[in-house]
Amino acid sequence: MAIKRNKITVVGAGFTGATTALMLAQKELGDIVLVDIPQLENPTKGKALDMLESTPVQGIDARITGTSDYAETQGSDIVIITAGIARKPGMSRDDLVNTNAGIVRSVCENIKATSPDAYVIILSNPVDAMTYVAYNALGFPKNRVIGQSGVLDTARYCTFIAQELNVSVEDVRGFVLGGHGDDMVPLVRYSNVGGIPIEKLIPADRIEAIVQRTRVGGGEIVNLLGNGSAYYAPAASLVQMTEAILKDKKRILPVIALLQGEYGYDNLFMGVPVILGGDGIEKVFELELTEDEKAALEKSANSVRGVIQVVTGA
Ligand SMILES: NC(=O)C1=CN([C@@H]2O[C@H](COP(=O)(O)OP(=O)(O)OC[C@H]3O[C@@H](n4cnc5c(N)ncnc54)[C@H](O)[C@@H]3O)[C@@H](O)[C@H]2O)C=CC1
Ligand SMILES: O=C([O-])CC(=O)C(=O)O
Repeated sequence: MAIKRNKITVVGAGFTGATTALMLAQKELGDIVLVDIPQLENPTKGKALDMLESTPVQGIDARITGTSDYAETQGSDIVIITAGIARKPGMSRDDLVNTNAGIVRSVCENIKATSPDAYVIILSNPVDAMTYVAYNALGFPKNRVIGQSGVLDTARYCTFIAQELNVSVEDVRGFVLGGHGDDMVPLVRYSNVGGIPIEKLIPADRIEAIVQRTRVGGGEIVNLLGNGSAYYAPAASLVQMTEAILKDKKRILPVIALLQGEYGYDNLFMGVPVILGGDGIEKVFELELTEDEKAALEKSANSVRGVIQVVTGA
């Protein structure tokens, strides 16, 4: 059988969606279909064509198209959902819940009909709850419904650690557990630089400042931009997850997964470290946590539960 090119659909052609499409093309991860609402069909086609016309200059091979018609997304291997409204200064991600739940539901109905075998990555906020909404609307197995938060939160955390020590970001390792909100849990005990635990290198009060800055990292960008939220680092995070799946890399990355007993949580979507490979979420890692870490995770889980209750009406 002939080998086929990968097909990746990006729903939402705004800041994160368009940036993601370009970064996917730059890595030649597949052909890209950018989808937005019918009222924005021409601008969506225009963005896609503009990106396509950059490919000869960039020396990359990717077909990029824009549309509002899901027929063109038929048979996608990966669907990335960035559709929805973004917050502005003074808002929390949770303020977006009602609007975005409706958008994510309607997008998922279309995906279910046109790409029933796809791996679906959700970005729309509040993303833990939106991943739950997508899972229910899609009816896909849990390994194929994956939320993005931890890769981005960890990238921010590692950036701040590298800045603090004036070392390369390449040598910083760590990760962030829990919901994508201001009580997310950067795991200091599991963070190191070149194999050296950060607690041996950075004073406790500075580590605490880095943890706090990470927790509000999204808000820091929202306040600086003034009229929207982050998109370069979020897009890079989506691309890393997509690459892990399409190349069956079996990366260990923090993603939003359905927990069914892991960490003591049932039927909750939240950020945890997983193996991300050719079959999506292939395994959830359950780490031993201290009592303090457990309490911090419980606080974050309670916030996620509260938002999910808004969408379930419970
Ligand atoms: N989980 C995370 O780490 C992050 C989440 N986000 C979230 O991602 C979402 C998108 O952010 P941006 O791209 O900056 O917003 P944006 O406003 O630039 O783009 C959103 C796009 O979605 C489109 N859209 C709305 N309804 C749609 C529908 N039914 N079908 C298709 N497209 C539809 C809009 O027309 C718009 O073009 C927001 O909810 C934001 O909060 C953003 C960054 C990080
Ligand atoms: O802060 C926001 O609203 C967007 C987002 O989730 C992030 O950048 O972490």
